This record gives sequence, C-alpha cells and structure tokens, in this order.
Amino acid sequence: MRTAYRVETVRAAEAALMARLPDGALMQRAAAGLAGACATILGRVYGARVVVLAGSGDNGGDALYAGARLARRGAGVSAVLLGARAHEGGLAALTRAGGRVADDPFAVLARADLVLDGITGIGGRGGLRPDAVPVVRAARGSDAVVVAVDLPSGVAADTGAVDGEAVRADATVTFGAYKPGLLVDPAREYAGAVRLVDIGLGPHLPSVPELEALQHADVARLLPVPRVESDKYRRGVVGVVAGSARYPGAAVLAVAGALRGGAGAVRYVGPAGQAVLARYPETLVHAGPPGRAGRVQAWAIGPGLGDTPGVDEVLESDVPVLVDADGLRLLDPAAVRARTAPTLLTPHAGEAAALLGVARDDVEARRLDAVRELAARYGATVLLKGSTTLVADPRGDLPVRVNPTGTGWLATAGSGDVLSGLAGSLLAAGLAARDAASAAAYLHGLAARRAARGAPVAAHDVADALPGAWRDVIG
Ligand SMILES: NC(=O)C1=CN([C@@H]2O[C@H](COP(=O)(O)OP(=O)(O)OC[C@H]3O[C@@H](n4cnc5c(N)ncnc54)[C@H](OP(=O)(O)O)[C@@H]3O)[C@@H](O)[C@H]2O)[C@@H](O)CC1
Ligand SMILES: [K+]
Repeated sequence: MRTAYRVETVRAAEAALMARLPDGALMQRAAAGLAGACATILGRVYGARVVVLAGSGDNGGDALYAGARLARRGAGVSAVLLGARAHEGGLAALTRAGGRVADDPFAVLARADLVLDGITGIGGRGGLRPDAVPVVRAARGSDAVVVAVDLPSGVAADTGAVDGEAVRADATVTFGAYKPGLLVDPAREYAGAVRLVDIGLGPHLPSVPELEALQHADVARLLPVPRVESDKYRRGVVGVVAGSARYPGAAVLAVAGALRGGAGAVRYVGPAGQAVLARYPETLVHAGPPGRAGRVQAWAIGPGLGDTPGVDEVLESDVPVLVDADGLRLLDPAAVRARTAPTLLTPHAGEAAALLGVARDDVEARRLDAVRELAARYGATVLLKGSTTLVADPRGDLPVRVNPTGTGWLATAGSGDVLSGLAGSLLAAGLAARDAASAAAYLHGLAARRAARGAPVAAHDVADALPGAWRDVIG
C-alpha cells in the first residue's frame, strides 16, 4: 500500500521526530537522499553541470545542501536565488564546497545537465511568483533533467490543484511521506517519476493516511476466490441493466466486464438481449423490468440506458447497487441516502460536475474535494473516473483511494461500461463497495495497459485483457 499524508500531518510528524534529533539532522537526511537520487540520474557526477533554483524556505535549504554534496563530488554547481533571502546554512555549505551564485541564470540554465527545483515545498502557496516563471521556463526549455525537491514548486500539496504556473519536473524526490498532490492529477502529472526518501518519519505518522493507493498484493487479497463448495449462485449473480435500442453496445460491454469480475452468473436486463447473447451466450437475459428479472446479489445500472426507466426500482432493492452514466442523471440524493444496502456511484468528471452543480473544470481541478463532497452528499461510495481515478467512502474518516494503474488509453468510448460491469460483478461476489470499486479500477487500468502496450485500444480489448490482469495481480 502506498500512502499519502497532508502537510499539517507531515509537519506534526517532523516536529515529533526533530525533537529527538540534533539541529539540522533531518535536513541533512533529506539532502543526502536528494543528492543520491541526482547522482543516480546523472550517472557521472564529476564534471556535471547542476543548477539549484533556491527559494526562501527550507525547500531551498534542501536543494542547496544537496548541491553542496554534488559539488564535493566534482559537479559544477550554480545557485539561482529566487526568494527575498536564501537558506543561510545551505548557501554557506554550497559556497564552501565550491559552488557559486549565478550572475546570469539563463546562461547557466542553457548549459545545465540537471536542475534542482527548490523554490517551494510544503510551505508554498499558490502558483509560481512572477520572478520565477521565466527561470522555470528556461529550465524546462533546456536539455537538463528537472528534479523537484519534495514537490514541484507551484502545485498544491494537499489537493493536487495547480493554480497558475508550476514546475514540470522529470522526477520528484519527496521526503518522509508522499503528499496527496503527488498522487492526484493535475499536480501528479507535474511530478514525473516520484521517489520517496525515508527520513525516519514513519513511526510518527498516524495509522490512517489521507490517501492510499493499492498495490498488487493489496488487490490480490481483495479478489474473490471460489471455494470447493461454490456454485454459480453462491459466487453471486450480478444484474446488469444497461443499453437501449439506440446504444446496444453499452449492454454488451457492461456484460463483458461483468463476466470477468468473479460473479458466478451475469443476468442482463434490458432491450439489448439479442446483441448480448450473440457475443456472450453464457448470459442470462431478461427484457425487464429489473424487479421481474429474478434474484441478484448486486445491480449495475446505467451504461447506455438513455431514458429507459429502472433506476428508481433498482435503488429500492436491498442489494448493493452501482449507478453509472445515464443512471446518474437526475439521481435523487434522498433516494440514495435512504438505502440500507451499499450504493456505488461511478461518474466521470462531467457527470460529477452535473451532480454537484459545478463546472466540469472545477471537478478536474479539484478531484479530491469533488469525490469527497459527492460521497458525503449522497451517503454513497463514489468512484470518480479520470486521469487519476479516486474512490471515496461515505465514512469520511477512511482514506480516499487513488488508483495507480490508470492510463490515458482508457479514455476511449465504452471503457466506462466495462468498468461498471466489472465493479458490479465484484459487488455481487461479496466485496464491500469501496473494495469493489478500487479493485475494479485497478484491474481495469492494468488490463488497458496490457491490451494497449503503447498503441490505442478499444473497450472490448480492455474487457478481453481482464483475465490476464487478474492473473498478474494474484501472481
Ligand atoms: N520541516 C522539516 O523538518 C523538514 C522539511 N524539509 C523541507 O522543508 C520544506 C518546507 O520548508 P518551509 O516550511 O520553509 O517551506 P517552503 O516550501 O520552503 O516555502 C517557504 C517559503 O516560500 C515562500 N513562498 C510561499 N509561496 C511561494 C510561492 N508561490 N512562490 C515563491 N515563494 C513562495 C514563502 O516565503 P516568503 O517569500 O513569502 O517570505 C515561504 O515562507 C519541505 O517541503 C522540505 O523540502 C526537509 O528538509 C525535511 C525536514
Ligand atoms: K520544490
């Protein structure tokens, strides 16, 4: 499990740790880890040209001390001072090691092999200040590798929002713990490859993080395993209510996902039964309405539904319900809150914006806030699809889950339908809504990567790749 903590939590843990250590020890640990990561990136430190962009705080201190370490190993290090003041100890160490303050920032940046971004870290507020913007652009425009110290300067550590300009790094070396912005877009995209340096914070961090990202082993523990005595009903039947005369394909794709999700049987309910059977003869089909279709252990409703009714009826059932796509339109918070069984909503940013009554861009810019707000408002588990898929539980004291397997190739028509069927199937197999949602997102992203291998994929390719992704996860 990868975890991320908010700034105030990191600061409290740092304070507790610092109280037991000599002055400056923590910054030296950070600088040593940072210099080591830079040496790995550079390959050869001796003779390398390094530029340190230093702001006025401790983030600049880390960068200057790391610069001093690299200078002692033979790198040519120049500092560009961007704040009203510079970290005194760090600047003195750099100068002692043979580094110098640049007369012309643009000249040194043009020849740099590596740029250390130490403008701001967890103390930064808002985007870059005007004096930093041209310097950062010059760094980005050069051939140098840009390494962000702790966080790319200009991104919001706690939310992943980017208000204004920020550093686009090739890599970020972060200290003690991941911060939410390193895992959530848009900030995540600015961070490049993230490396965590252990500075001994672990024992001082609380057990419940702000965010968690499941890894293979975590997902493997969640996936259902059939027992010897299992039959198809004990493994769970998932009811898929999807598709319409206009969009029969959505039904086929949702069923394709559901068949790969671990339920023992898939019951399709709706007008696209023929299309579903033609592709998947193992499906049980029923024209509807859902209440007459027979018993299921979970419903997945919404993909390609158009105006077909059925959402209200399904929400009245006493089994877990996943609502997606067209099912989310006009969704009544009171009806969802009144349910006794779990509800899982799976909007993309546009649907989430409609549910919240805000603009789509607002959701994209503040994904973490949006997913939490929806979960609270509807009393439901919410999976917010997108570049970084997030899963929030209605119990606000649980960490939000962030899916690490996503890929841009998933932004293709019908891939959400596959995800709905898959997550619905995991619900029917008995997973809690939060686990079903996060395991489904994980497998779905992995399947897309396996299917794509660098080339475009169609939604049905993703469905076909799910068994391979599942095998990969259970190892
Ligand atoms: N604590 C620890 O034990 C350890 C901490 N460590 C390190 O310390 C970092 C946190 O250091 P920090 O608290 O000094 O904050 P930091 O991010 O350097 O910025 C502070 C100053 O920047 C300014 N400023 C604000 N916004 C700005 C903007 N948009 N653009 C430009 N400038 C802006 C503002 O000053 P102002 O100019 O307003 O006077 C503010 O005071 C942390 O990320 C990690 O790297 C590690 O060494 C491990 C041990
Ligand atoms: K930084």
